[in-house]
Amino acid sequence: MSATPLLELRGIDKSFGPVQVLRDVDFSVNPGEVTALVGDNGAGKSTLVKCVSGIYSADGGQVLFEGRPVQIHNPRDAASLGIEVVYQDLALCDNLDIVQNMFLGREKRRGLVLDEPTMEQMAAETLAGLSVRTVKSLRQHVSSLSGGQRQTVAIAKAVLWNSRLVILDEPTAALGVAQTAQVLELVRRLADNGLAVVLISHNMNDVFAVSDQIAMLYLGQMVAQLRTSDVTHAQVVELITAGRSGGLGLAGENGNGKRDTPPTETTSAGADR
Ligand SMILES: Nc1ncnc2c1ncn2[C@@H]1O[C@H](COP(=O)(O)OP(=O)(O)OP(=O)(O)O)[C@@H](O)[C@H]1O
Repeated sequence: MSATPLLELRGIDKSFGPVQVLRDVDFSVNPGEVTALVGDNGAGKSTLVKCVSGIYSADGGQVLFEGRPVQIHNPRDAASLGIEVVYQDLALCDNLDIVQNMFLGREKRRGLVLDEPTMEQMAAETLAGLSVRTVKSLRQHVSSLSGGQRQTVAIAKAVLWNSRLVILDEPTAALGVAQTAQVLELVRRLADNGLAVVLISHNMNDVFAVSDQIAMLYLGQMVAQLRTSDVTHAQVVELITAGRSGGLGLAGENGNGKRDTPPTETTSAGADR
């Protein structure tokens, strides 16, 4: 594991008018790891991700990428750093095939015509690199794919563009048991291939199955970021619903000395799993 996080947020604030939605948020993501971002409805997960992906500008705080301060003012800034977000609604076009979807807006051309063989080969290589073997033909319309396959294509699309950080927003929310397992395997594989992965999820089973770290937001504050192996399911639920661990004696608790209301119990990465 690299010592420098790929992405590090320090003291991020974000308000909408008089409503402060993110307050002094620290968050870090390592390459080769899955970092789950959890929190109750309205905790600020989407807003945080939108600050990282350039849809919103943070009002205050610092963003570091590979240890260097960067400015992310718009989605193009995020994309040029290799940050890709895969949204729950997938943003795939039903009437286009897999290759067309994966290259939508970034088509390869040879002269004036589309370079279909190159695109098809790149799509095939990307899917093979992720050990995806469930799609029969790359020329299948996306409308004919299952939910899990659609999610797979959406993730592969993000990977195709030399992404370094892939943020997955509830990737299993609409899936059954078998497809969830498939997608979680893929999520793990992304990290094993060296990417930094952020997994937003309400499903604690998914979070514990696949994450290396868990970052917990409560009412716009990061109450803790802990190694998954250092925390229990019940502790995470308590932290995201009450904003504290109730003195449960979390390993690595309260690492950065920030205390706030609700209490902040943030730590950087502890021991490896
Ligand atoms: N554009 C906006 N204008 C005003 N308030 C907003 C805006 N976007 C989000 N909020 C508020 O910010 C808070 C955090 O919302 P956000 O969508 O980031 O939470 P979340 O953790 O992603 O929730 P969920 O799990 O329900 O998607 C909520 O109270 C929400 O109403």
